[in-house]
Amino acid sequence: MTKETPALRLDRVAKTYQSRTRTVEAIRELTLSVGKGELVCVVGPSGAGKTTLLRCIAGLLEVSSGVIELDGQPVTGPPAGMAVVFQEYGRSLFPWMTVRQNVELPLKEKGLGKSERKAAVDSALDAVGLADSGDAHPWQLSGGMQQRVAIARAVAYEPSVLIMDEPFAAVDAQTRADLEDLVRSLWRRLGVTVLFVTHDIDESVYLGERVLVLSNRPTVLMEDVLIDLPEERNQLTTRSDPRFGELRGRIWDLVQRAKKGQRPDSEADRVVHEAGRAEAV
Ligand SMILES: Nc1ncnc2c1ncn2[C@@H]1O[C@H](COP(=O)(O)OP(=O)(O)OP(=O)(O)O)[C@@H](O)[C@H]1O
Repeated sequence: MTKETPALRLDRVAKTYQSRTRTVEAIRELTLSVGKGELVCVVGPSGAGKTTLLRCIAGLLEVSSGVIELDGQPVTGPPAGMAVVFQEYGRSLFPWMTVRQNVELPLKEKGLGKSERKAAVDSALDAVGLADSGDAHPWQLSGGMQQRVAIARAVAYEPSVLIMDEPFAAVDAQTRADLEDLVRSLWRRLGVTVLFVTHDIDESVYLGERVLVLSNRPTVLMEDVLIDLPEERNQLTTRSDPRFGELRGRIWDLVQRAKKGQRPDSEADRVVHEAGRAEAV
């Protein structure tokens, strides 16, 4: 793959939920791309369509129009090279299986042999600091540890793209900070492409190289903000960097405006342009 081929590309993706009684236009038109090995965060007002977007990208939901490509291939169902970590770790781990068995399961489905699976599970558990908890069951672990199991399971799979949907929303602040640093260190070590949805603006600035701000529903891209902070991040020094404060202020302002229903200028330009074209026809 050339460097120019994005890991993930969305071209004019739209999604409308349609039932007999209700039509909900969740995503109006999203065009964006995520480069190979990038860590991109997504923020936006509640109900904007973030989970809908991730479910479309993960091939769990069909788009109404537009195209989603992973490594240049159209996504038509759950793609082989993708792993997803959701917020509800309690529901995503099997309670009757040990930690090791949970992490190993997708590797069996991937067809890896026994020794390869063991090596991958050992290495993933070690990477998330759970080398000693392999024989425990998920319900014997704290919330933060369970979420680390979910991350280990995703990492062991060696995905080309890792999708995370508010993965730390249900853990305490201290654990959350540790998990953020874990994601950054795994991302840097493994070179995986990460798309990370969060409600937390500070978290998006701390983690991301770019932050995509979504508009209110029906969702379009409000702005793509470059996070020009040093690659080496630290919970204390990065968060007290004046540039961190500026970026957080910028994104905060965009989200507030999105909440009030403001749309990007480019959308207004397009609507006028298309109306003009329709009149001319
Ligand atoms: N299965 C569904 N059928 C109909 N409408 C749906 C369905 N799932 C989601 N929606 C609607 O689509 C819109 C976007 O929902 P979505 O869950 O994607 O937003 P979100 O940005 O992830 O929200 P939050 O930040 O609160 O988690 C909402 O108006 C929601 O009610």
